Amino acid sequence: MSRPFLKMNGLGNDFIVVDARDTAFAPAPEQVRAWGDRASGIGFDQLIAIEGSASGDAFMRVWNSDGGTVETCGNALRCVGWYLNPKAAEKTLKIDTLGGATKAIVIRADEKTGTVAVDMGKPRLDWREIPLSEEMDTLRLELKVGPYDAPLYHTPCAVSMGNPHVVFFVDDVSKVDVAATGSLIENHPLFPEGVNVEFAQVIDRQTIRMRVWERGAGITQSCGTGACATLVATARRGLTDRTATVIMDGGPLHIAWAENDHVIMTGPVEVEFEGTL
Ligand SMILES: N[C@@H](CCC[C@H](N)C(=O)O)C(=O)O
Repeated sequence: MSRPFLKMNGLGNDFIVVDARDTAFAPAPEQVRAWGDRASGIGFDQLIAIEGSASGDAFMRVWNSDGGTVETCGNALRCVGWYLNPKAAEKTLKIDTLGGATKAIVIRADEKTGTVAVDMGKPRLDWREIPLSEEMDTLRLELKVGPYDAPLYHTPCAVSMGNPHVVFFVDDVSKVDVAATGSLIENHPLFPEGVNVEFAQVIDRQTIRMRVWERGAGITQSCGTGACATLVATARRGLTDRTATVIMDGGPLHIAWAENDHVIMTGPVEVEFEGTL
């Protein structure tokens, strides 16, 4: 059966979005990998299915381009919020994910590129919630990369935004070999479910430059949950305020860690084209 899809992106992190509210959609991992291949398939970072939900407006299912199903995706939540509510100027939707329920507020800015704010819920900071394979202080993980006596990257912060993140603090993010280091850390035994890897350079108390290696997808132009995890990590370490702009290769996201402990992510959505799988 052919399935219509919408190609969308949030700051260059791109998705195929399938509306599965009426007809079930359950592709095999090898099929997802074939579609996701940028050389021979359609090409995307994540495949997204919008399903019905008894407890919210919709359920969002996420596959990485390697075919694995994962808990959530921040940039895709903005896209799904936009898709479900493209006309209204401002409306709150509840979108369930495997990573926990989130609320998306859609604020329409223009026909093609608009802004969506998403309440991403509370960050999880206990080592069991990341999860880590052994007890450790998530504010300063005992983890080093590089030569034993002069590690290039060390003592990162771990944060779960429904999915696992590890944030390294660096002086100059342009000098980081994101692919080499990210792929090494993604499968480190400290992270039994793998991990998304962020490299963060604090510019000032309201501005962070960040690059990301995503679990199951590699280098992406931006990562919504990664931007949230980065802000939480820099604020916990006292390096930034609780509100900051996180500038990624694909552009900036505005992140606020509110007093009620919820993280609010605000940024654009772009609709690229329609197609059929
Ligand atoms: N691009 C996403 C995150 C997608 C899932 C991630 N690769 C994982 O495996 O957890 C985002 O915008 O948050």
